[in-house]
Amino acid sequence: MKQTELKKIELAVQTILETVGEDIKRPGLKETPARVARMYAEIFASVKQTEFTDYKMFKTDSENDLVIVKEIPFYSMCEHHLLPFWGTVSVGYVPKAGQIIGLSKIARLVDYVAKRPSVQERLTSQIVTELDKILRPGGIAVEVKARHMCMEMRGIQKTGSETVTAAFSGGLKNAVAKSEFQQRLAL
Ligand SMILES: Nc1nc2c(ncn2[C@@H]2O[C@H](COP(=O)(O)OP(=O)(O)OP(=O)(O)O)[C@@H](O)[C@H]2O)c(=O)[nH]1
Ligand SMILES: [Zn+2]
Repeated sequence: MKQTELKKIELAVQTILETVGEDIKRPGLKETPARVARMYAEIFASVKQTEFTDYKMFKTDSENDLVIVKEIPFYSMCEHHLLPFWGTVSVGYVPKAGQIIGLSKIARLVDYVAKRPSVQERLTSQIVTELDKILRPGGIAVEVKARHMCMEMRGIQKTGSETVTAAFSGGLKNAVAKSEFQQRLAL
């Protein structure tokens, strides 16, 4: 993010702090607006990225069934309140013609999708869409489990409730494949 953009966030944070009645000159808050600006640059790093390109494909000569990467941790920000929602993403895919993806790249893709304001349902389907572009025409299954700070520390204040979302594409859309994915996640 450019210095001018960081400065804009800094001023906005200053305004918020002043408006809620804080003394922005007190030592504990002196650096806070600049710190928050750097933090937003980090946690919203994907907003200005238009494409996920950081992946590698490999060719294997083995026949592989469903490949599952379970419980990749993620942190994102709810677009309604700008509070964190966080949890895990589990991804399943069926390699086509021996084409597999580097495992760490699935986790990088999760970060790419998470580092922006979002809602859990969209985060879930975006992971499917992005993986589909890379792995097409194999099937994709994604399950996301998350807790939402906007439901816990404010508003309805229900601590510990977990939201589970799922999205599927291609060969993993049919009921048998979906249930195999879900059964294997439960193991
Ligand atoms: N479906 C979905 N809803 C979300 C997500 N994150 C936050 N929300 C909901 O977005 C809704 C926003 O509702 P509003 O009535 O506009 O906002 P609000 O007055 O702050 O609502 P409360 O949270 O009920 O106090 C709330 O019901 C949140 O729980 C998400 O990832 N998915
Ligand atoms: Zn929210």
